[in-house]
Amino acid sequence: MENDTIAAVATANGIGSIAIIRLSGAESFSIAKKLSKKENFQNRYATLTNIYNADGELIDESIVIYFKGPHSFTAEDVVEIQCHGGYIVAQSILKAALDAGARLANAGEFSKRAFFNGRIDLSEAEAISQLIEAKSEDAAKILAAQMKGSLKEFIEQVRDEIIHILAYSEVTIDYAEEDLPTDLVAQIRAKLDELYKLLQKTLMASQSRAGLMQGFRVAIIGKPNVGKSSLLNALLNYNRAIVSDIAGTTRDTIEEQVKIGTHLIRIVDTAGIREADDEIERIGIERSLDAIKQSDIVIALFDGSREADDEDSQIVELLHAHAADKEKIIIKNKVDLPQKFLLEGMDFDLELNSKEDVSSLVAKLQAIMDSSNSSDEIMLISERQISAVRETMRNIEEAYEPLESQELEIFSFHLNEAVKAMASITRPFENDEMLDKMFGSFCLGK
Ligand SMILES: Nc1nc2c(c(=O)[nH]1)N(C=O)[C@@H](CNc1ccc(C(=O)N[C@@H](CCC(=O)O)C(=O)O)cc1)CN2
Ligand SMILES: Nc1nc2c(ncn2[C@@H]2O[C@H](COP(=O)(O)OP(=O)(O)OP(=O)(O)O)[C@@H](O)[C@H]2O)c(=O)[nH]1
Ligand SMILES: [K+]
Ligand SMILES: [Mg+2]
Repeated sequence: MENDTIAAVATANGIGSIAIIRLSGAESFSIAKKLSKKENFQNRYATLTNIYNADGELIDESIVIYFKGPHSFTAEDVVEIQCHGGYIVAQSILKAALDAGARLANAGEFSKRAFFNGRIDLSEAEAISQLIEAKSEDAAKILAAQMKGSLKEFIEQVRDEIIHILAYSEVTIDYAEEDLPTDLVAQIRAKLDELYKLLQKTLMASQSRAGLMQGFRVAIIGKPNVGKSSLLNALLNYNRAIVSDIAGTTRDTIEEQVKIGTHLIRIVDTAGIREADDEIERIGIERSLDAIKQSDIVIALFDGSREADDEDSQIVELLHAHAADKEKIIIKNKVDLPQKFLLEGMDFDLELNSKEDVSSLVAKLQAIMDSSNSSDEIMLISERQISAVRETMRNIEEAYEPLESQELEIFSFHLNEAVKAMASITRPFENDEMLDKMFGSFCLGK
């Protein structure tokens, strides 16, 4: 049933001072009264009250807030029970709510109801879901704006523009047998060009900011013993990886999360890359190549205290082959030792002693990550949104030819499809399966 009353714990599971149980649906109010043995709750007031289980035993002293629909998060009757945190209390209250007739909510079901009741559109729902998982302050800012409708406004603007162009041409289909005047065709073409460029710019800005939104991935690569694990430890500020003077110490990739500036990033330390002696090392090296492919930023380390050899040249080749489209930071390490490294045509971005001070690298990483943000642009934040914009662009492309050849019905067909594709970002027509999948990826209680 779609209109039953749903319940979930909305806060993270674990020790914390306060937890919230959320109820939405027609029975919320009566369930709240039953759990508290109270006669009434004033709409949108915080009320301190005891909460009891089905046997009438005290569970907790809580704060209850009743939001009478439609003025609530879901636009239905909503009740929040703010109780003591930890593993037990919130679960006991949830169980009491289920005993009193609520059903356990599915992931994302509160947001889904807010969407179906028209309180938020799909672009706003996606923004809320991603805001919870934001990996940087910049990402959070963009998502907060989108939660308040920035993408919705952009879509309406594009949609209005296409409809305007359609109106231009359709006037002529209706009451003219003759062709569109050539100056009008030129005007429409110019408008299409402008629109197409705007969408392309948005698409490109979104792609270049993927790291910003998903959290940057940084891979540290180099031949054995250049100091990759030492560098990881220095960036993390603790001895996560084993460091030794034995080449081949790191046999598998090691992945850790660390905050640099306002960014939460994943750093991957890899097995040194060289001709492998054994099977395990060979697998480790394959993983290193994968780590490069999956990263946004590649840190390539070279040992300044040793003469350059074929293995160093191989690393350089590998950077060309597999990291051409990535941000790269090329580092000469061990500069505290007498220097012997020389490789023709090799330029270093930084010189380091990875056991001492890595602040210059931290600053460089931060600069790269900050530069991927240009905050005032519109951003597409999901594959769904990106493919809708691609579909819009494809239809605009296909409208050019019929415009030139004066096949105006085909021209309007494509522009109508473009409007539909654009509108699907905020309000898809059908496709329940897609909606189930999307809301199902949200947090429980969201
Ligand atoms: N306790 C609590 N904190 C929360 C939420 C919540 O649901 N409960 N939120 C949940 O994600 C966020 C806030 N978002 C919300 C958005 C709209 C409404 C709401 O009741 N809207 C009504 C009334 C509007 C008004 O009073 O101006 C409406 O739009 O009609 C509630 C929360 C973050 N903090
Ligand atoms: N003097 C000096 N020694 C360093 C520096 N960085 C690392 N080392 C030493 O170099 C050796 C190798 O360091 P690791 O961090 O294990 O090197 P790695 O690149 O992870 O090596 P593999 O995991 O074997 O590929 C260790 O003895 C480190 O103490 C540095 O900047 N200066
Ligand atoms: K080593
Ligand atoms: Mg290592």
